[in-house]
Amino acid sequence: MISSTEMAVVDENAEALGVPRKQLMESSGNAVASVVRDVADPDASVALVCGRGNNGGDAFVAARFLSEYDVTVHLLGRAETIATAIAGENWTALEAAGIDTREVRDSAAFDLGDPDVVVDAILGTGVTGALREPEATAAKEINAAAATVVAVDVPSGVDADTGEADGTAVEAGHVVTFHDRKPGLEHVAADVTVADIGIPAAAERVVERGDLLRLSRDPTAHKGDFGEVLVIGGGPYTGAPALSAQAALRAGADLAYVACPESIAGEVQGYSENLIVEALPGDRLAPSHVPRLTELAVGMDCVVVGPGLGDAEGTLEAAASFLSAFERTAVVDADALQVVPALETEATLVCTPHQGELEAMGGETASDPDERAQLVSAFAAELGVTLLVKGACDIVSDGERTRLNRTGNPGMTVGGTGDVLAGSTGAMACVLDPAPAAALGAYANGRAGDLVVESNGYGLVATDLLETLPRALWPDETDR
Ligand SMILES: NC(=O)C1=CN([C@@H]2O[C@H](COP(=O)(O)OP(=O)(O)OC[C@H]3O[C@@H](n4cnc5c(N)ncnc54)[C@H](O)[C@@H]3O)[C@@H](O)[C@H]2O)[C@H](O)CC1
Ligand SMILES: [K+]
Repeated sequence: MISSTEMAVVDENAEALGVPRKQLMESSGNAVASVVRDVADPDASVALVCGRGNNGGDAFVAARFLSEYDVTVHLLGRAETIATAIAGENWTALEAAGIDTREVRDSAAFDLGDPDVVVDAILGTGVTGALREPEATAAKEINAAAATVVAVDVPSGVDADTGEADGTAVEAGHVVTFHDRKPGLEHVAADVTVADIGIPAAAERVVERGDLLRLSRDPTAHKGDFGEVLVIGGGPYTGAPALSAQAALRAGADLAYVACPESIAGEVQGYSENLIVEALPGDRLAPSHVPRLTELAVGMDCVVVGPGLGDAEGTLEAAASFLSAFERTAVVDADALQVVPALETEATLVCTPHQGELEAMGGETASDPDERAQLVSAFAAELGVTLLVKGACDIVSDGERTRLNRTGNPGMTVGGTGDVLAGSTGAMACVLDPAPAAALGAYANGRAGDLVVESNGYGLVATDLLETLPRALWPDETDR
């Protein structure tokens, strides 16, 4: 089962992996034609009723595959208004091939005739709200006809996620859907065929730019809607918590706080006026700080625990004690990872170890990448956390789904890049579930590093990543 958001992610990831959408459309159209052949007599007439989006485009392709039938293609609207280039190209190919095409300029001009089979390609996953005209009239005529109806992807007017129809919807006997079942089809009384359209398995397994579609930014948003992140870190180190908190801001969080020992608070603040610094008495995190940390954490969407904390006994005790009483999402990094295996907590944890830290936590590793991914998945399930295991290929798993991230480069072995990753993952966790947050945190960090190396060559430092994180997460056309 796949939601429309997830489908859009997978579709864009396939494109990023070298399988363009037009190629998928060719497979979709072929699959539709094959179901039409299953239901149509050899001398049948087939009417394809097409909208101006890619759902219609699938049917333009299908028409090319159905030359043995008496085929008519009805386009709802003028050809100039076809919404996508790939659908437009497939329309032009139909006209060039001399196939019977008709443009329906208004609903009164729609004449379905009396076909044996209707292909409903008015709208697919792009539908919003009730069918407008001429789509609504076309749907009513399809429902009134005696024909066998084959719907492309979903019956037009039906929401692919919910199965609800906001007004008229096509009643189909057969549905050809693509790649995976859509939840809305559970509520539709039709035979459903799921067609493999050649989306590579890697489009689901590998984190790619399609995953960025998860980060829509509502134009009516208010301050705080994109999250407040608290970084608990520092003591022996000053840069790490500052890098994490700045990364959270660069990855879209609205406010970033750093709770750190007072001995370094001035330095942390000095790195950036964008941070809100809370000084804790002394020079190391200690159990006496836990009540104040718990108080600070109340208003936060995510807490990042670990950057630059060190592993003094009292520090680890404080980290464990804070996390055991915490009930929301925390990213755990660096020395704080050690406390996770013995921890009992209601919190949702995203842990970001490298190989060495993973092994120190009790996790196993292997040289074969698939085996390594399986071990990470099993360990995530055992701990009940989301693991982001850093490496040349990052592995992200919540024990149910495992993703691989391939962005990043050898320049990123420099100090501080892990602190940036923890912070950007914290920002992602404010707006996304833990597993996609970790996946996108890893993707963005590596992509930021790749952008730096592309323009400057090696010799990157962690602060360079802060500057390129926004471009990694919200690329413009030139970054693709
Ligand atoms: N990987 C894949 O999933 C593939 C899917 N394919 C097919 O593409 C459609 C989705 O295409 P898209 O262009 O995004 O949307 P639609 O064709 O469904 O419609 C967009 C079109 O419709 C207009 N519109 C929206 N709501 C209404 C309404 N209520 N009334 C009238 N018109 C409406 C909107 O303005 C747009 O212009 C998917 O279902 C598959 O069939 C591809 O084959 C590639 C692989
Ligand atoms: K449809």
